[in-house]
Amino acid sequence: MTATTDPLTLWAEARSEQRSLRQLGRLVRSSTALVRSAAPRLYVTQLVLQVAAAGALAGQVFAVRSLLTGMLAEDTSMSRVAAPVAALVTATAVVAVSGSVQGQLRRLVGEAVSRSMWQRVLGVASRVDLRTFESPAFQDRLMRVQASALSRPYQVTQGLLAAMGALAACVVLGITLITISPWLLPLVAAAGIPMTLVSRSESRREFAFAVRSTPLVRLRGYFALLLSGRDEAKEVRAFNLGPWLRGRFDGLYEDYLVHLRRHALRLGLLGLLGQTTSALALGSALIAIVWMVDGGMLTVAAAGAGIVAVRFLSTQVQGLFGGLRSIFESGLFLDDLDIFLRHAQTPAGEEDGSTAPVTFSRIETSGLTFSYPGTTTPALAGVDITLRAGEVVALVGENGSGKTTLAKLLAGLYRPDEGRISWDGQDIADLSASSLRDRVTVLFQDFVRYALSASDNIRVGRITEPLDPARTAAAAEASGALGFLERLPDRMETPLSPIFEGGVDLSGGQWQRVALARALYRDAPLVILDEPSAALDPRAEHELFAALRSSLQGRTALFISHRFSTVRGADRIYVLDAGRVVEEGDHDALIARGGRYAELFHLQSEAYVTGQAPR
Ligand SMILES: Nc1ncnc2c1ncn2[C@@H]1O[C@H](COP(=O)(O)OP(=O)(O)OP(=O)(O)O)[C@@H](O)[C@H]1O
Repeated sequence: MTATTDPLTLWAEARSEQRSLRQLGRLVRSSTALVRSAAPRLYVTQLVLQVAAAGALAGQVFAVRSLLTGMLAEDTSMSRVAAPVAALVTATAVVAVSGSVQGQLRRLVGEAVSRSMWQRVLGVASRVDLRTFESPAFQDRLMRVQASALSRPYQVTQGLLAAMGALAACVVLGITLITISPWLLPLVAAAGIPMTLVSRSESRREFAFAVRSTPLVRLRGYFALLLSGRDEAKEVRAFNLGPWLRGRFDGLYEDYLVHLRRHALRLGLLGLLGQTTSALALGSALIAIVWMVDGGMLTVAAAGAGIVAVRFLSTQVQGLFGGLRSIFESGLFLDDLDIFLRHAQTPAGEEDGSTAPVTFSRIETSGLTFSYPGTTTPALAGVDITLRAGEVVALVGENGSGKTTLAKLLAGLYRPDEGRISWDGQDIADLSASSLRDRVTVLFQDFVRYALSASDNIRVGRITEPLDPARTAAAAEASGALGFLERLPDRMETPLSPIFEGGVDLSGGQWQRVALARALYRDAPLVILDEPSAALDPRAEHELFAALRSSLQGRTALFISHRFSTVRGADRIYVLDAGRVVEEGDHDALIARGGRYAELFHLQSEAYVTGQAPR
């Protein structure tokens, strides 16, 4: 397995090495705060039940002593033993009932804690900037957080509540034991020491294993997605990829299992060591009791009660260490979660900077340079373009020339490495990211097809505003989607996915019109359309561009297209090549220039006119 080397992981690992009982104290405090804030009432009820159960355990020990005293007395009678028997039955019932109620409560508290954690993690995952989001280190941590850290709060809760209950019982039973004989308590406490040491070692190993196996598990998850995803199903069958993908999946699973077996064996041996030593210590305590009875230091009744107390106490000590172990082990994962949550806060805050102007008269980029994380060749290398208010500007260029990247930077989704984008002279780096995005609408090539109603699919363009059916219909009308949406079984309220009852799927071109309606619904001064007509038929495409200016209603549009028939109507065209602008001008000027644009235009028109594919 390859170890993850991102600095935050290394930091977490280094910290895990330094962990000590003092840090366990910190973990217990933070876990308590976590549980108390997520479910305050349930937490208090749980505490009350735990105290009652601890008292009942002590009651059982005293009842056993009274019972034995009564039974061993020379004048044994039913009246002497009736009260202890009744007390024993009552105490046993209290312990049992409290245990089962606590079990249900723990479940509820655990879910409440998990929910609050999910809310925080999903908040970060949907807010973090794209550059961070796309990095492998972030994806690894996100995967780990989803796979482990999100179930860990539940485990912490269970561990904390179990430890608290066991601690209460230990204190009460410890006092009870001291009243029987002061020597018994240290013997029983010693039985817990090997378990503590083993627990620490186990939890460290568990965490290190999770860190090392994340990249493998993530890759395996990806193959599972390819094999089971709806979007992938067609191609997987058409190319008969199933056996090969399953082979890759199985191979990765096998690798993981090999490591898991080794890991489990080590943990098993460690557990065996801890349990054996604890059992030996406990055995010594029992031998000591027998020895004390023999020496006349203990009565037989007290010894009997002592044995019951030692038995109870050993169970509770194990429960206490088991609970602490859960907290300790999960604590490492919670630290991971903590780093994840902080990791996401490192980029400049969404709201930092001044508010973007409501509109603009000129947007300019100068020397815009950008490389994606982990790449060496810049996707943009010194791009200068200008967009004036009300213009329709086109970006053309071969695949990979940087058109979409430029669109993403203009939309404020990435910050440039060098150069600037200015709105009427003001650098957008000084504007708050959220307010800038509010002024821009983007229709991506790979827009999202929400499995929601048609009307929701459009209104997500500006979800912060209340639903306005007239506005939804107007946007659908402008994009040419209204006609077919109105004919759906439940019109605009029809779910656009067959995975839901009454839902339907749309054709590629129909989906594109819905996505265009979403972009127009947003009503932002800058509209960016990345290949808005790629899936449209020629008539629809012609209609779209013929109506584009009126649909835009004075807004500025930047569109990307490989179809020169649509590009020629733009006020200005920029030709990109390897991340640079190599030509600019309107269609006539670029044709007259006889450069790259003219070459690409002629190649395409030749293919249409002669019916032959360009050579
Ligand atoms: N998320 C990403 N991470 C890393 N590299 C990327 C990413 N997106 C794009 N690239 C790279 O950046 C370069 C420019 O890509 P971009 O998508 O901007 O091209 P494009 O001109 O829009 O291409 P197309 O016409 O194929 O849509 C390409 O070399 C591509 O491999």
